[in-house]
Amino acid sequence: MESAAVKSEGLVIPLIDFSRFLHGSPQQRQETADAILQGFQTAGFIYLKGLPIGPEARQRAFAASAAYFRQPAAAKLAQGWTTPEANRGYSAPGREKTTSLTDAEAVARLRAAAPDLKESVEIGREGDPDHPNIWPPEDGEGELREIGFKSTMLDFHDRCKQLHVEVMRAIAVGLGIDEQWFDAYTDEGDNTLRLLHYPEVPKDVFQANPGQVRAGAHSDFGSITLLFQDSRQGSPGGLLLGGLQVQSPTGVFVDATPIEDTCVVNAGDLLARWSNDRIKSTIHRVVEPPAGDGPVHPARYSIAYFCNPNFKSYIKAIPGTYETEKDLKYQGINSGEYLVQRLATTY
Ligand SMILES: O=C(O)CCC(=O)C(=O)O
Ligand SMILES: [Fe+2]
Repeated sequence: MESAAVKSEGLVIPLIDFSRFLHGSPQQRQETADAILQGFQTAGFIYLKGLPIGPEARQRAFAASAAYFRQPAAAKLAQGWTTPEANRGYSAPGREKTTSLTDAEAVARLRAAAPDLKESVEIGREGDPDHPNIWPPEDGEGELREIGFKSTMLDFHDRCKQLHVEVMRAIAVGLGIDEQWFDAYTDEGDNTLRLLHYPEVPKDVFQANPGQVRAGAHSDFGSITLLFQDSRQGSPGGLLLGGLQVQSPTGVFVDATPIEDTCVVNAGDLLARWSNDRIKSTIHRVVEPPAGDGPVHPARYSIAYFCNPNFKSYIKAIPGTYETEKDLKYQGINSGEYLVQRLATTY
């Protein structure tokens, strides 16, 4: 039923057919939920196949993402990321430094030494009256309008929101609690869709600077992240580019190679905390991809969907993750406040 997508240095990341949870018999459903929970408890990462988000929706999103980043630099800067509270808009290369450091000064020093070679744009829940999304202008002519950038992203956001609901249900089934236990935390969809573009880069940049990465080592903040790696469109010649690495229990970074038509799902810090550390939030990064021909690495695109418990919800240990109050490792915390605090240190 299930196989390992990655198996190295004590890191085993399972490849799980999610259609067996969505459409399988009660037994297949339970087995799949168990495998998912097990993956989150050991590696903190899983690969899912058999997804309700099919290749077409995926390709549309990647094509629209590439078009977004083709806008002139000045246009993108005019749609710039503003505040941790809003967490929406464009970040130019070097703007964000993903790291596990929480001290703002240390992050600033690191950013100056080896800026991440990426640009990104964040799209939050549409319709939040306090924090409207920052859409590129679609008036007049132009590629973004033809592609229907906004409608494509809203559609993808919705599909990912639903997948978040379903993966959290699988975790609930795995934990043996009410299957709908998390629904009251996932229904708002306070999630962030992030489009990422790692521009093409001469290989000697990595030779000249041994610390150079495309995205620095970090863990994610929220509940889970749905990560879609390289589409064919994003990598010329149909080559799946790669570069994502996940830290093993022994501290070694292991390649999490892209697998066609799968989505990588990893647990974030807030889910680790919420589960009283039963679930792991594992450090990962993006490095120089495996070498192809020529002096330049092609551009890489990825799409990360950062899922969070509803911002207004209070997060204290999930039932079934502790025996008595004495076992609780963390105090309760408000979801939105926790995330804003974490974001404030990376930008
Ligand atoms: O681009 C990738 O494959 C990973 C991106 C990532 O880890 C993040 O944005 O948090
Ligand atoms: Fe990440």
